[in-house]
Amino acid sequence: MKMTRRMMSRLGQWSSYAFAVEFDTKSDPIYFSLNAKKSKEVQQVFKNVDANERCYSLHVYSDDNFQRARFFGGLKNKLLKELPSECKVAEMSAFQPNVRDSVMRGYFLKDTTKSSVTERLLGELLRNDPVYVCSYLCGEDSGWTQHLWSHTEDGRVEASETYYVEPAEKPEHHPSTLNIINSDVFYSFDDAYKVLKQCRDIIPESKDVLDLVDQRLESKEETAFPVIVIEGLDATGKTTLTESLKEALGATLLRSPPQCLSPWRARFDAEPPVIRRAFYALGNYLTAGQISHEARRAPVIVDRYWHSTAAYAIATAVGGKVRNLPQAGSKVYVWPGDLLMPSLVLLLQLNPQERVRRLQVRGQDKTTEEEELEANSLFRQKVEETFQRIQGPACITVDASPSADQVLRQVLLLIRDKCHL
Ligand SMILES: Nc1ncnc2c1ncn2[C@@H]1O[C@H](COP(=O)(O)OP(=O)(O)O)[C@@H](O)[C@H]1O
Ligand SMILES: Nc1ccn([C@H]2C[C@H](O)[C@@H](COP(=O)(O)OP(=O)(O)O)O2)c(=O)n1
Repeated sequence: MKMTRRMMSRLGQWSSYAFAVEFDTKSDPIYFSLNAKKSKEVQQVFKNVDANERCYSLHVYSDDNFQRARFFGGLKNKLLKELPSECKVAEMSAFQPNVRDSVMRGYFLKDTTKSSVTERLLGELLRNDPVYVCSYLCGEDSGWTQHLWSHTEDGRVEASETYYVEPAEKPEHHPSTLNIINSDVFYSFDDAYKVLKQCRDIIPESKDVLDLVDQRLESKEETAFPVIVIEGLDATGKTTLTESLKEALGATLLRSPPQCLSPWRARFDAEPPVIRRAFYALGNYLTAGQISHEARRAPVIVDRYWHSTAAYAIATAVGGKVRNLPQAGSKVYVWPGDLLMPSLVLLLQLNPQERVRRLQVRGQDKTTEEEELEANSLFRQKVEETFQRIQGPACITVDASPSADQVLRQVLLLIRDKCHL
């Protein structure tokens, strides 16, 4: 049997990995670990899986962040398209508990069919792609074993290692929080720039974005006039308020991502998180240059900035409930050292019902929007919580439910108080 050197080095550590299967996004994942020996007391790990169901897992292992992200992004679609429709696919991670960057994302498959399609597809993936494949069997004593697959030189697939599956403690850090830095959120210009540079061959639009970024205005730490950022979820009233503030303060209004990136936004929104988030991160540096330039002459109001970039990225990356977010004070919430800091950040907050009403007034379909709101209620809570955990410039929450005039008055008072305008 021939294995690549990379695989050998990984396999040596395989038993040190823990695993998390997300059968249901609203509850905690099922955590398990591996043991080379059978323990005396057998514990049933997959309570929701029938003993006669066939189960498999696959994990993407490439060390290249960018290659891993693109492959993982397409993998679910491939599985859903090519596996028998009865096959259930759940998100899964292999990780070293509480170790940064140790997560290998993947999927857990429950197959009630006895068709050979699943194993054939997994065999092909094992041969051609950077994935680990395992199958799972339930013994007569209800204990599960995991069988790690490998392929021989002549192309056959075999289960080469067997481990006993044991329930594991919930780790201190949810596995989805371990790879956030430089995969979901960037903390320097260079780290974000590197990602788009890597994409140039595959996403030609990256070159246009990098050209614009190369020509960005210089941003200075100190500004003559205050810089006020308005943040909040969609439809909380940012556009309405920022336009009124512009009038009331004789200010310049800017937004992030800046207008000049609009032609490429949809293109990057369709890419996996690492690329999409690098695009928005660079947008902030473009906006920073504009802020620095404009704040020499007048106060500057900014519609969304780094709080949005970080909060949406973290809320999307972190699975399940709000309590899975990295703890307050974690490094992931720290403002990038090389990004111009605003004088004040105001966060518009609105109850979900009023937000839906405003979305409807703006012309969004009621039923779709309500469904979306329900499905995304956890997501919204995580965005709002993350907004408030970000450290750096002062972030003050503003109740956005009164009339537009009242919100404006309240915000002007705050600005006068904090920025002495
Ligand atoms: N304070 C307010 N009271 C009632 N409706 C508002 C208020 N502020 C904004 N709106 C309305 O709510 C909708 C969303 O506001 P908008 O400013 O576009 O939000 P955002 O820019 O945050 O997405 C718009 O139709 C707007 O006219
Ligand atoms: N500075 C910014 C602005 C937006 N984003 C991202 C975060 C979300 O994925 C979307 C939110 O954009 P959305 O279209 O809802 O925003 P508007 O309603 O246009 O203000 O953009 C960002 O990452 N960084």
